[in-house]
Amino acid sequence: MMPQTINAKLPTQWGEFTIHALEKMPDGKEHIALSMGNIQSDPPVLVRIHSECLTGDAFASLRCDCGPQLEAALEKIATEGRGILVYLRQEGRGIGLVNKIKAYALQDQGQDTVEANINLGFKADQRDFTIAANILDILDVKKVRLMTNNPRKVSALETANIEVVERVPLKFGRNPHNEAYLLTKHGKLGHLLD
Ligand SMILES: Nc1nc2c(ncn2[C@@H]2O[C@H](COP(=O)(O)OP(=O)(O)OP(=O)(O)O)[C@@H](O)[C@H]2O)c(=O)[nH]1
Ligand SMILES: [Zn+2]
Repeated sequence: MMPQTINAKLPTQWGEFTIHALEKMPDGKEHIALSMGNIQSDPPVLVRIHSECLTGDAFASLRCDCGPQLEAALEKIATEGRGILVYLRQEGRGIGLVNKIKAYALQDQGQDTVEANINLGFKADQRDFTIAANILDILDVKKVRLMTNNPRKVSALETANIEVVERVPLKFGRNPHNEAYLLTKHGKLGHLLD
């Protein structure tokens, strides 16, 4: 089945975005992209690939850095007047919401974010970023400036023939509750954080 896109206006506190709802995607999930300005033209467009995190995005959880990263990305796009936020439905690095809460419970007992995933029978990170490349293809975007600290996102796009002309670090939302979590991302998952 061919993917389908439904577009509508989405006014936000940062300005007016277009919301693109994508259905009939290869993984069967309903993904979302928010765009602002003319995204197809030159120069390469500012892009954020954000993984769903209900606790951080909606409940302002301090266990991770997702909420502040989401807001900072939308604000940066709005400041440039041009860009795309791809919102991937890959909650909990792809293990799902309930499993992420199970991982949190193990972390409450002293495990780190990677050990908890492994003990639940998952890989440290179950996400597949090729779906983000599919979405950029559908939006007819070929060259991007990617806001991320995760080198895996850069290589996944390049493997899928989306050129990443620049990696823009996105370091927001550090707090005493997520200090250990960020250290583990840096030490075990390869995120470029200092
Ligand atoms: N399994 C699991 N997932 C988590 C945990 N904390 C946050 N997440 C999920 O991790 C995803 C965000 O990934 P991160 O590793 O924080 O960052 P990233 O997307 O790889 O990298 P950046 O582009 O630099 O933000 C979201 O889907 C969150 O729901 C956790 O302790 N366990
Ligand atoms: Zn989060």
